Amino acid sequence: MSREIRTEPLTRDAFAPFGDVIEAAGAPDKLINQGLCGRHHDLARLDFGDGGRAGISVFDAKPRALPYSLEMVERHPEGSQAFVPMSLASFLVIVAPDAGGAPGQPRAFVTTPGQGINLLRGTWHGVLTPLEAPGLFAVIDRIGETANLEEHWFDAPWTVTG
Ligand SMILES: NC(=O)N[C@@H](O)C(=O)O
Ligand code: NI
Repeated sequence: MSREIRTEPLTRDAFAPFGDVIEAAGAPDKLINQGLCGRHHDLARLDFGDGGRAGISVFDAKPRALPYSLEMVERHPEGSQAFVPMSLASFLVIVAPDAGGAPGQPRAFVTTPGQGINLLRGTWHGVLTPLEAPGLFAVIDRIGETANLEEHWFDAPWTVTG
C-alpha cells in the first residue's frame, strides 16, 4: 500500500469533519467601528472541556518543506486547538479520522496565506508545520493540569507530497 499523501487545498467543507477554517472569506458578518472594520464572526468551534480554561500562546516553529515525512500524529482529548498565523505564510495541516482509537488514512491540506485553523477536540493531527518563515502562530488551546496529549507513532512514515 502506498504511504504517500498528496496535499489538497484547505476548504471549509473539506476540513469540517476535523475542524474549522479561520479566515476573512466573503462579506463580513457585521461592519463595526463606524464601518471601518468588517467582523467575520464566531468562526471556530472552540472547546476547553471541564477543568480547563482557554489560553493564547505564541509558537515560533521551524519551517519544513515538501516532501514531508510524517512519523507521528497526536490528539488532545480534552480540548480544541487553534493555529492562527501571525504572518501571511502558508502551513501544512495534516489530520486523520479516528479508526477505533488509532488514526485512519491521513489527509494533508496546504493553507493559503491568511488562513488559520481550529482543530476539534480529539482530532488526530500533525504538529504545527509551517512551510515558510516566519513560523509565528498564535495558538488558542486548553490550559489545564493534565497533559491533554495522546501521540501515535506510525510503524512506517507517510510521505506528504505537493
Ligand atoms: N505540543 C503542542 O503544544 N503543540 C502540538 O499540540 C501541536 O499540535 O503542534
Ligand atoms: Ni496539537
